Amino acid sequence: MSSPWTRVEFEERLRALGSRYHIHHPFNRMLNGGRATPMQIRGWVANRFYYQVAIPQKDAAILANCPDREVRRDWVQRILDHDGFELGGIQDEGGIEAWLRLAQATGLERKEVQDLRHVLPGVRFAVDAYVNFARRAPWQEAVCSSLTELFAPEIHQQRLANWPEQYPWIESQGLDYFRQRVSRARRDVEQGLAITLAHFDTHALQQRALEVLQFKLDVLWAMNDSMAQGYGVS
Ligand SMILES: O=C(O)c1cc(C(=O)O)c2c(n1)C(=O)C(=O)c1cc(C(=O)O)[nH]c1-2
Repeated sequence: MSSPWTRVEFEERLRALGSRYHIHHPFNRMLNGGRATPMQIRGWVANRFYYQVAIPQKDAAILANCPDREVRRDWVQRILDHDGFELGGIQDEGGIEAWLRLAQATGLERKEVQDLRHVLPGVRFAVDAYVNFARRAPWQEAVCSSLTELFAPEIHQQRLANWPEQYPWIESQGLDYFRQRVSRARRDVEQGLAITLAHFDTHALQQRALEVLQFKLDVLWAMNDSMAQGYGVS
């Protein structure tokens, strides 16, 4: 039997899977390289809305499966991040609302995004696979599957750096979602990584963690494949 990697080595292996992140997908490279048409951007925004609304359901599934109160206390924050909240005079509109404002900034109507009419079958299948995985898998595996967020700050920063120049017709306020996510993704990753490094502590479990992260990378990749087919890539 092989011995487990040290935590440092294990984390390096997880991070190495970043080479398969959707930041490298031709559809994303087109989007963030300034070559997308307004129709392609709107298609992406409307389809990604389905991912945005699924995330809190996915996180609720993790909470439902997790018997550890300390973990739940931290994890519940993710649902508030996306759904928003109003508590003791403090109000946060949440990420889903911010995404709808992004949609409006690209020229989409709220209604046509909210009713999911533009969501492509492949995007729906991929996102549903993620939520169903979180419902059925051991909660630590579902936590591990969220670790694509290790690579997310860079993709959000790419958009913040390039979109205003490349797509000046999108109002800058529409990009608030990406501004919010940079710090929130870093905080999420700290938490998800701590749980993953502690739980997956044998060679077999560490291999399993890599498979789980690859599954989630595939979800994001498949979404992009589907959008590339639906809207074209240049
Ligand atoms: O724009 C992106 O490319 C991107 C990717 C990911 C990701 O890597 O899963 C997330 C997000 N954005 C995001 O905004 C977000 O809130 C988020 C939550 C999660 C998750 O798995 O819990 N991933 C992501």
